Amino acid sequence: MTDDAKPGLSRRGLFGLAGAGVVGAGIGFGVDRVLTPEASTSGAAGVYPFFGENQAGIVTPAQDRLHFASFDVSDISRNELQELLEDWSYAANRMTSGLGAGEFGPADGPYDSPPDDTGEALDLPPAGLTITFGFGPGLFDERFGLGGKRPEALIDLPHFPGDALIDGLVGGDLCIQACSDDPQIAVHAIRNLSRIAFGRAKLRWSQLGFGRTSSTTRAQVTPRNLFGFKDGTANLRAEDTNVGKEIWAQNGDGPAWMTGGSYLVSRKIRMTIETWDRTSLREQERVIGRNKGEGAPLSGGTEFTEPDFAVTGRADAPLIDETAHVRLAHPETNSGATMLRRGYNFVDGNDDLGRLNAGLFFICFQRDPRTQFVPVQLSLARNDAMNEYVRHVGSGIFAVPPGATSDRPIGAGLFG
Ligand SMILES: C=CC1=C(C)c2cc3[nH]c(cc4nc(cc5[nH]c(cc1n2)c(C)c5CCC(=O)O)C(CCC(=O)O)=C4C)c(C)c3C=C
Ligand SMILES: [Fe+2]
Repeated sequence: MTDDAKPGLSRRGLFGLAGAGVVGAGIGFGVDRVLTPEASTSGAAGVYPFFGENQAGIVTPAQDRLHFASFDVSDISRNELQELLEDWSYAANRMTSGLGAGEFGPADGPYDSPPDDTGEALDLPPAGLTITFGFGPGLFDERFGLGGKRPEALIDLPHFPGDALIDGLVGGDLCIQACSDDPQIAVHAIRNLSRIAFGRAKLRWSQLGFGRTSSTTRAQVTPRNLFGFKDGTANLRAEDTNVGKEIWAQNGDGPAWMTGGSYLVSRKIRMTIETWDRTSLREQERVIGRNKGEGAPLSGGTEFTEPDFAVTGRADAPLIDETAHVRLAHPETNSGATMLRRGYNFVDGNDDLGRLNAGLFFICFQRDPRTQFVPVQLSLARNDAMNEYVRHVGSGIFAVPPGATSDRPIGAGLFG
């Protein structure tokens, strides 16, 4: 992060100025440095532009670290909510470009005021930082006059069999997903956005994640989750021809303000890894439906071979068990439903019995959770052999609006 403040430009109202042509085209927020053609299309030098048709942090390559935060909006007006989203967009655009969160750097600006940036990212590159904003169902209640703007796809998630949700880990009016290859950068982003929101929105719950459990481009090696299995082999990826149709809300899908957006579902899933670690390799592979070494389906082939659920072995038993995770999650079992998974491992310390509070912070993006996440999760919740080793303790659903531009902050379409 560099400290090249742009005195003279105030954070609030910049969008208006840019829209009116007062700030030069492409310079909104004073971050001309990143709005070069290379940086805005290629993610060169670890920069994924904040501005764009769709938000970054979805189909852009999954980074190694996550800080996810859910917020409750305080007792503020509709205008103040709009200003918060402007201020967040301004800061997010700067931080993803490698700049400080505010006009002034952490070590300059008015000496008698708190600095505009907290400072821990000074001298660090953005390391692929993406900041992705989402709106929870609560934002569309009576407080801000947004009831008529709620997309039908932004459902209240149903109760799934076996759910053990903890109140404090569920829901939220707003969410921010910050991903980077440097944990300090992801934390810096959430910390500064929370600071900026002071008095307007308050953290409800948050989650740190390490070790991506998905690949979102073919160039990435498939990582492993805390069960030790490759995770993300059959994920939707940027190169897939159908990816856009599966994850972006299309014209006519719902309210126009969501076109080019997506729906994020998060599930905090505890994994009882101590029990798993005492389980035979045969049982572990039966539960997943793939082998542990290569990640190949138990029906045969190599990692990227499509599973064949019809193949049987001894005593005519299917090689991929009827209750195996990959069978129950596969599009073939779910009327073709797919999703883009973008989750992370977590370890939140340990309990009194000396067991790690470990698991997978599952995140997925899709065009419509009613036909994608929900039926797949229902099928898993009912029959997945993995249920013996996992427990869903947190949950969230958020409408992720299309990307911001230099004259339209995130969610601008909501207030039109
Ligand atoms: C509702 C969606 C899903 C939840 C929740 C979920 C939890 C979960 N998954 C693993 C480990 C693996 N999942 C794998 C594949 C896979 N999982 C889902 C969906 C959910 N998983 C899908 C759609 C798929 C792809 C199915 C397919 O098309 O074949 C795999 C296999 C490798 C891979 O393809 O990624 C593993 C391993 C854990 C540990 C977990 C909760 C803790
Ligand atoms: Fe899975």
